[in-house]
Amino acid sequence: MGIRLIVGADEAGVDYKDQVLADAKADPRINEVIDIGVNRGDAEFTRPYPYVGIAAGEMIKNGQADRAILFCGTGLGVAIAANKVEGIRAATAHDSFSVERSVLSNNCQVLTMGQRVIGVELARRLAKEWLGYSFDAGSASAAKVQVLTDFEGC
Ligand SMILES: O=C[C@H](O)[C@H](O)COP(=O)(O)O
Repeated sequence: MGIRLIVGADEAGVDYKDQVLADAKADPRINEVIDIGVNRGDAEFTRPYPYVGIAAGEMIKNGQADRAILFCGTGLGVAIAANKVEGIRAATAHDSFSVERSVLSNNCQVLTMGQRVIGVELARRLAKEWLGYSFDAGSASAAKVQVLTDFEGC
């Protein structure tokens, strides 16, 4: 089964979100793309980043999606917000190695990036790379991730 992917952003990340949305729609690895906004022209275009990160995290927690790629100015705010949701592991990553390790070491369901930090072509490439990684539950990293799960009790 393909990935059910959320894309989201605040107004500071909306251009990159829309580009990754277009890329995801053309990506055969993606089964469903869910755009949680913001979108230009929406009444809620200026919705603060915490709402975006929390909404994405809750949708993953509730089983409505598998993974999310989120943008804000830095990527930091949407990551902090998503990480407030129990069971969610969100990471801000702007380089290829961190993108890889966010999945293979940390089993992150959420990648965040900053539109004010990196160029759009790098963001697109990193999104594409990130979607290609899957966590290995039999790896040595699994016990470390389990510590987080145990702490949260979920
Ligand atoms: O982490 C926060 C984001 O970068 C956001 O897009 C901008 O937030 P600010 O307007 O508070 O700097």
